[in-house]
Amino acid sequence: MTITDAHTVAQSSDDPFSAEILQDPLPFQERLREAGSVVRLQTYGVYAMGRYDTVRSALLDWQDFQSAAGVGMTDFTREKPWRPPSLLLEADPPHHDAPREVLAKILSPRSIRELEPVWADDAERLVDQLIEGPLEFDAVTHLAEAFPLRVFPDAVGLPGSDRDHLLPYGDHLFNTFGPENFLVQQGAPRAPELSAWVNAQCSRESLAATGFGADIWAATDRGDITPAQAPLIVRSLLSAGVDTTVHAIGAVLHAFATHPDQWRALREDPRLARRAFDEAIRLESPVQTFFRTTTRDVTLHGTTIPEGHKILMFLGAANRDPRRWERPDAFDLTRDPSGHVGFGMGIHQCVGQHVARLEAGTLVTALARRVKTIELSGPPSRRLNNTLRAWESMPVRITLE
Ligand code: HEM
Ligand SMILES: CCOc1cccc(C(=O)O)c1
Repeated sequence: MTITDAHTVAQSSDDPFSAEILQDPLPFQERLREAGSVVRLQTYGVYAMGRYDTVRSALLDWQDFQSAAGVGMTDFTREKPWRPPSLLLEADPPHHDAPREVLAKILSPRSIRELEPVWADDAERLVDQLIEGPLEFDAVTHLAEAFPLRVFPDAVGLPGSDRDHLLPYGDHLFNTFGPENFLVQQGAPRAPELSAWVNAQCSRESLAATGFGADIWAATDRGDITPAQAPLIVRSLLSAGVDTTVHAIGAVLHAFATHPDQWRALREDPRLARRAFDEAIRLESPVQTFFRTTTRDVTLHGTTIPEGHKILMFLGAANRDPRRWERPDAFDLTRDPSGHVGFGMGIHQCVGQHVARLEAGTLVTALARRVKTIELSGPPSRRLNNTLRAWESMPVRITLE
């Protein structure tokens, strides 16, 4: 319920991290956009923004809206973070500069170009194995989780065993950007063990001689980053690079399974795979929210946010803002989705987006070549998370060429 007083900032008594709103955030996001450019969430005493223009300008203004105090509800200037801060996500210039430059080069389209045939071949084999079995299956288990866990740890240079630890680690990490609610409490028991396992994968001797991890360590030999920074930058890949792509691929598959006309369009023109990925990211926003912290009193559209306050940016709400997008709730491959904030915007914009696009593109292309139709064969179920828009299961039925 939203109360607006002419002389004070708009207030909302909604709890966006409640099970009810996490299950279906769209009605809340509509209330948030309509309440104003900046709204105070009374439940947590933080500010929030859901309109595209305000979210975009806050993302671009890293000086006024910093990441170094943490991009979750925890304010690092007041409380100790549960894990050492990321040198990218939870840092601002100048400390952010070298780690970002090193990782941006390693994950650039040019650098990952050689992965395309490898991942395309892997996707073909995965789909070939899949269609030998029953043509009804859970797309989360057999596609959205299976493919990233097959190709990404290899690309980083992780040894084969225990890589499924990455999913619960990422799930808990993304929960910790929100309040210490039921979701954080559920993940807390395994967090120390999972965190220790992830940290152990980041040392130079743990990693293969080639791959993203080795490339990061090679940057220490050149003096571009220090040996102390290298493991944390490898940790960034393992933290950000798995659950995000799993649920992004889930979003693409759900979009196609519920829009048969768009699946036909893709099969007629495979080049649509890339646009389909970005349109699904816009529509579903697998990463729904991130916080910033004001570095001074900031006035936006007539509302002043005092220094040192947390602002919750609803990327998912911005990506469905009717002020920016026509028919915002439609999955439409004739639309140009560029400009969406599903990968963020500005200096922190997703440094792994090209990897994500390549993963999704190779898998969807392999599917489109073999699968004539794909549809839901039962109700899909959501996996609740404080930050991620995620699928627990997605029963589908396919027919073949
Ligand atoms: C579809 C999948 C993905 C989505 C939706 C996504 C989303 C995002 C978003 C919204 C941000 C901005 C965070 C902020 O502004 O505070 C971000 C940053 C980041 N992403 Fe991604 N991401 C995805 C895949 C990946 C992958 C595959 C990797 C690694 C290979 C990755 C690594 C990172 C890192 C390290 C940052 C921090 C960048 C910085 O602060 O300079 N992400 N991502
Ligand atoms: C997808 C947003 O980017 C992230 C998420 C979680 C952790 C990190 C990191 O840099 O450790 C980055």
